[in-house]
Amino acid sequence: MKFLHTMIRVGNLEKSIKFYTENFGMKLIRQKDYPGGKFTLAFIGYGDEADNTVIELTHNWETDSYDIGNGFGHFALGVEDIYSVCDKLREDGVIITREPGPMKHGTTVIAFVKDPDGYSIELIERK
Ligand SMILES: C[C@@H](O)C(=O)SC[C@H](NC(=O)CC[C@H](N)C(=O)O)C(=O)NCC(=O)O
Ligand code: NI
Repeated sequence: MKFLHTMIRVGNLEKSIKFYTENFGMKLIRQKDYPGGKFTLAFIGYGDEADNTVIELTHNWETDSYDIGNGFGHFALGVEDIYSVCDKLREDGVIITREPGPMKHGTTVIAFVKDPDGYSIELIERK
């Protein structure tokens, strides 16, 4: 078996693609409209789907926001220097909800930021 993607529903597809590509270096891998269902799928990530687990952004044309609730946790991205990454994200207006530092009850150095729809992204420092 293989982990292919995680899907999130987004209110503004262009805004989400811009957020993940410009702030986290992801690429838009493929995008397709489904007029019959009035939705568009966009797959983003760090490489092709044959070798990479990606994020599937679903945009329902008639829905511009979602109640994420408290069940969804986060995506996790590994970064080399979490402090400089967070400084740059802050400069670029990204919402940082948890400043970088060792996690509670542990030692892993993490931070949390929010994407345009309010989904949490965990940054984990990986030297
Ligand atoms: C290891 C890394 O991938 C993590 O996600 S650990 C982050 C840590 N998680 C929890 O505490 C899970 C239990 C919590 N009650 C929950 O349901 O989220 C976390 O969120 N730590 C917060 C912090 O500020 O360190
Ligand atoms: Ni995590």
